[in-house]
Amino acid sequence: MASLLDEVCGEVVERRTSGRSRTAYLHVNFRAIAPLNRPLQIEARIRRSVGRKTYVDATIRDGETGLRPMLRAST
Ligand SMILES: CCCCCCCCCCCCCC(=O)SCCNC(=O)CCNC(=O)[C@H](O)C(C)(C)COP(=O)(O)OP(=O)(O)OC[C@H]1O[C@@H](n2cnc3c(N)ncnc32)[C@H](O)[C@@H]1OP(=O)(O)O
Repeated sequence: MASLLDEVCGEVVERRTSGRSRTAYLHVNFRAIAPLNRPLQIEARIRRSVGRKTYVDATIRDGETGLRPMLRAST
């Protein structure tokens, strides 16, 4: 799950900024158990950019209910 969040955050940065990027830190809150064999909904958005640094927030929710996030990440 953490790798998935890292990947999605990295992809958002790759798409929204010029040049290559790499993760400096990844903070993940595991707030609820993620279900197996169910679709997941993953959202990532850029919180702010300062110079060459980009801060990203991401969540994973149950893809069917879309209810409160099971995981939250910031990079
Ligand atoms: C269709 C399109 C598809 C595209 C698909 C694309 C998919 C992409 C998917 C991608 C998936 C992506 C998955 C992956 O990416 S996977 C790769 C995982 N990441 C790495 O391997 C990074 C390894 N580390 C480094 O390269 C260096 O340590 C970095 C570059 C991070 C820093 O370098 P360095 O150590 O030489 O430091 P600096 O002197 O240049 O410092 C620069 C600034 O950064 C600040 N700082 C440093 N460390 C941290 C930290 N831990 N937390 C907070 N801040 C930190 C530092 O204070 C300074 O701030 P300021 O003083 O300037 O304010």
